[in-house]
Amino acid sequence: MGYLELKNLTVEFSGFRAVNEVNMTIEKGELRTLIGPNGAGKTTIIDMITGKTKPTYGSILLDDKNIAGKDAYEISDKFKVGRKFQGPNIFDYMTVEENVEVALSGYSSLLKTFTYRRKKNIQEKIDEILEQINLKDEKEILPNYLSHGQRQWLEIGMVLAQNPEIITLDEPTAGMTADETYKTGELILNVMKDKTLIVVEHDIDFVKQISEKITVLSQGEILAEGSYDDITSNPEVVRVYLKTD
Ligand SMILES: Nc1ncnc2c1ncn2[C@@H]1O[C@H](COP(=O)(O)OP(=O)(O)OP(=O)(O)O)[C@@H](O)[C@H]1O
Repeated sequence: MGYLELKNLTVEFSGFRAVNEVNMTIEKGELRTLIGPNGAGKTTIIDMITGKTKPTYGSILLDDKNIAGKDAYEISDKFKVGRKFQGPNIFDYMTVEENVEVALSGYSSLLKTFTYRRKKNIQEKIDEILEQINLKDEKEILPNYLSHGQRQWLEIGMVLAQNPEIITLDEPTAGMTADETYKTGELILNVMKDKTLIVVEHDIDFVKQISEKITVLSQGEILAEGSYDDITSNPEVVRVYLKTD
């Protein structure tokens, strides 16, 4: 039995099956990468794990408890599944440091950030996260002054601050330079090594850098599963996804 098990996971949108009877087992502490062509169902699987989309049928067992169909708040709060969205979640009128602080103390305590002096242990935790995401020198500036890549790292820091057990990252390197992409890979490998990670990506060099086990999806179904070498030497995967002509 795995830590996170998808069993016959299926969702239909107005009769169209975006995800069709997907079975997947992810172990605790594993880093699983999902790849595949546009529209393969990768984001929709993340949406179901995180509660944004309710499956039509099938189950999502987390430590043997079925979380399929539960709402997003409960999945994040009680089951400790964190998500970095494709869109931005940063508060632009607060400094880098304050953004991490809000994520740390919970969004309901937004006000306290400005009305109380920071407790020492909170400051230590903020500094630890800023160090992990390479933004220590930028802590007092507003996020607008960060590069695109740095903003993505801040978002990763905000997910880390919530201390989830499982982290889902949907195209974490989208729009990044090659250097930022590589640094993001290092960050994921170093900082998140104790977490269970599900990463959706298109950048194949990045996939090579971070991947342990890869699941290839196509048209809502699993096409192949294996190491980077297994996947890149699989003729069907090459035909459906990797071939560039
Ligand atoms: N809420 C929705 N309503 C209707 N169709 C949807 C909805 N969400 C996703 N789809 C469809 O489901 C299919 C799978 O989409 P999904 O975003 O999961 O693909 P993906 O593999 O993540 O693709 P990409 O790599 O382009 O992000 C697509 O055909 C998409 O149009």
